Amino acid sequence: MEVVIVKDAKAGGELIADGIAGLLRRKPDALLGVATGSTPLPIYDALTARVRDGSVDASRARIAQLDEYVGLPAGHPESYRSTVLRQVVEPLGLSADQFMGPDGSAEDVQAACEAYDKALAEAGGVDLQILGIGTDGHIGFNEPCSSLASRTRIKTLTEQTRVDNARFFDDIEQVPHHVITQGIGTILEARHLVLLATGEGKAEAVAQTVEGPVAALVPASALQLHPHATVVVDEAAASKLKLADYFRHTFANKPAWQGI
Ligand SMILES: N[C@@H]1[C@@H](O)[C@H](O)[C@@H](COP(=O)(O)O)O[C@@H]1O
Repeated sequence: MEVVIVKDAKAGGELIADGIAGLLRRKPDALLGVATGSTPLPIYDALTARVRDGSVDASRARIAQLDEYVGLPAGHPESYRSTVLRQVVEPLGLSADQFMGPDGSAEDVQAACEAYDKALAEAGGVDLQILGIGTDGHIGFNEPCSSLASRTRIKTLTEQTRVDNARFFDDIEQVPHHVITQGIGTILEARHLVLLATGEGKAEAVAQTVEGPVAALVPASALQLHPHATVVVDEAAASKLKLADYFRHTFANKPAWQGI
């Protein structure tokens, strides 16, 4: 696992956009897995700016959703489908047929989950998966004690996650209790995992993810099992890392051609 400590969220967004730009040069039709939440927005802003100034060609890129609320009416502005269309697909100038996600309004949720895992595999698998992290260490919507081998499935949100996400809704009662999320096993199949965490509120979860044991209690710690995982953190989110100086030294001395 590579840990990169950056000055702030904007620098994190630029660094990860560099990584995506490199991927798209090597593989123009790469499948990019995207997360929602506030944290990845600087990545999408940086990437969009490069597409608009012509330095990155994302016209053949494909976008895959990480998770979804269950039961929101189709087209609800806070469904993750709507959010990803608004924050990623449209700004990058892509069409809806370059985008895939699980169906959160399916009558048979289990079948929708299995269909999404199958669709991801048939699309050739995710090349680069962007991840955020919950305050409790969740990735996607894999709450603590999710199986490290889990596949895409329905989960029940913790009260803490509903409270954290209530800011996107008029009131907490509107935050669904159930979600569909790529499983941890599904996420680990992506070729490159890139987790961005910013702010003091993520410092404890980051420390446990990077320096704690691999444990279902901290779902993001599963990144330790992946051969190519990059954790990008700002100074505040890095504040509880014991090996912060080592991580700084390693990245400062990394040959630039290696990228993330
Ligand atoms: N399902 C999403 C996660 O993918 C995201 O990482 C998390 C943190 O969001 P934020 O980046 O806003 O803190 O929120 C939700 O739970």
